[in-house]
Amino acid sequence: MTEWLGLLRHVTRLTVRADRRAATVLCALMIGQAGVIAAVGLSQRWLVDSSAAHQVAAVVGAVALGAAAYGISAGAGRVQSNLTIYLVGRVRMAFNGGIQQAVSSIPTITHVEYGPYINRWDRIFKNSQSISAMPWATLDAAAAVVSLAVTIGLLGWVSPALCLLALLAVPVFLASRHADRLLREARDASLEILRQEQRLHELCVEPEPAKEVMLAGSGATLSRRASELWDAAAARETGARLRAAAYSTGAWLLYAAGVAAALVVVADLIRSGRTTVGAAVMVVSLATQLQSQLRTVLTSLNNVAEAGQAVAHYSWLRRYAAEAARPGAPAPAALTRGITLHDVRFRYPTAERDVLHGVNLHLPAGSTIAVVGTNGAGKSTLIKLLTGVYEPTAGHITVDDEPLSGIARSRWQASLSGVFQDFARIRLLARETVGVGDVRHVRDRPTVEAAVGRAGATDVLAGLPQRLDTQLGAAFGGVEPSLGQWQRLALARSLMREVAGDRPPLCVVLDEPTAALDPLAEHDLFQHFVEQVRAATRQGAVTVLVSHRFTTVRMADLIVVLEDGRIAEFGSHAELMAAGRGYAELYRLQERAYR
Ligand SMILES: Nc1ncnc2c1ncn2[C@@H]1O[C@H](COP(=O)(O)OP(=O)(O)OP(=O)(O)O)[C@@H](O)[C@H]1O
Repeated sequence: MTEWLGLLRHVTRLTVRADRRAATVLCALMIGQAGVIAAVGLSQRWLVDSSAAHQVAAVVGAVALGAAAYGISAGAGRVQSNLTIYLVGRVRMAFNGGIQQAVSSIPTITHVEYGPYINRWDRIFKNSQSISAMPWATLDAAAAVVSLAVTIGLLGWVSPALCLLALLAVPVFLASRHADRLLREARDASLEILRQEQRLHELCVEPEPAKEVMLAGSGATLSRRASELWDAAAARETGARLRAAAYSTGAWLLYAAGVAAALVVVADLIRSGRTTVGAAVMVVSLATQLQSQLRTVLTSLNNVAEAGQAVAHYSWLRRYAAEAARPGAPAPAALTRGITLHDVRFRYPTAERDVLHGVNLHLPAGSTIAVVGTNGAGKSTLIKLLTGVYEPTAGHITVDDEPLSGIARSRWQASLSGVFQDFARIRLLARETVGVGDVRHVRDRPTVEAAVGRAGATDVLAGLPQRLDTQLGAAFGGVEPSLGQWQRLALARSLMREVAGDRPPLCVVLDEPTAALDPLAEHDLFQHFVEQVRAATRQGAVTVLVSHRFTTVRMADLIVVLEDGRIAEFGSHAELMAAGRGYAELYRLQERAYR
């Protein structure tokens, strides 16, 4: 309940901020609902009774009251629904923006890699419409409850026995709640299936996977699997809908029987002269209204419940973001000793075995360290731990003898730069593709050009028709660079912070930054790149390079050979060659291959 109130407060604040005047008018219209309904019922009773008594003035009064109530109800209803659509739309944009920001500012990656985490924040986005409508659904439910009470009061005025009609609202309410729960559970259970379905669909239509799918001739199979998943989700939802409809129908039939009994009671009252025909007309009108009021209450409560379903996920996201942000000390201004891994073990959240097994490693300040090893040895995982997107499951990492866990994640990450194996192809203007490496300088052409130059990507830029202003990405009507060209642009992006003259990075991570380049280009580029980060190196920065190309690796000061999550060899190129073990063997093998 506290969490629900917290979310309601947040959304109400967003609503008032979106348009205070519109929100006030909408509030007034909703509160006025109860009065209008009572006025309609009363005007009908007054009209029938006064016309039976031939009281012309009273008839005119009743007609005026009824017409005014109907007019206000119809006009206000239209304004109310338009205002609700307008306000909910604006609040939804602001709310989604906030969630997007929360998700993307979390400095770890578990929440975007694993299904159970993705389901949670995905659920918030899916429910954002009902969350944004929360204040109105709550107010609507409250107003409908008040008008329900007014209606029941008027029925009791005719005969207390008629109040029993209200009791029949209980089975209707319970059946509706059960029906909603059935539907929600069916939708929740299909979330993962629908994500898989969407992914299969994307495999067939997105340019990168579509090529492979086409060559393999697997498009039809994938589409069929996607359809099967869709059918399974749809069948689950249809089943839930049918069961829900059965519950609702049963409850409404019971209610209809109650209304029939009420009419019998009123007929008996008229026969015995204990009430007027006008009262009977009012009862018929109120009994019909009661039904629509009940529906309104149920719909509003359902909307509130739907929003409430995301409350736990919303609170989780806030807690998770706060924990992941890990407040702490600032990163050191420069490194003097270096970065050390002490008996570091790591296991991915859903894995059954460790990926790193007790790694002890010292990366001296100002050095360049190459990490080599077979596929799956744990090289990229090591990089993820150094960048703080994951934490060791056991052991720890120190930065100049201070535990990395004591440094605020965002501050540590602000002092890193680098390129990852699965670098992003950011399909924006070329200037932005590179410039987002340091958003404060994204419009600063000389800085972007300097970063491009330092990454050896000047020729890539020269080949673009509008140079920095060229739109990248064929899907957006722009130029589609080759994989190697994308990679050079990613390298340029990683150099933005340094070129912009901000504090040089403490650690530069290059996880196979040049895998898409030919061996000679990689060799030249890496040499060039290491020279470019010299300023940082002089400040003690550690450069960690993952590569399978031994001609590049040999340029590093130190080389780590990882084997199945353990350090198999460690030393300079000369030392490892002299040792004559696996590294030396592989180096000679590659050397012969390129000769
Ligand atoms: N997100 C993840 N969740 C679970 N397991 C993972 C995840 N990422 C990697 N792994 C597993 O961890 C192991 C090490 O992966 P890692 O990416 O570190 O290897 P690598 O040495 O960089 O390999 P490569 O040379 O192929 O890039 C592999 O067995 C891989 O299956």
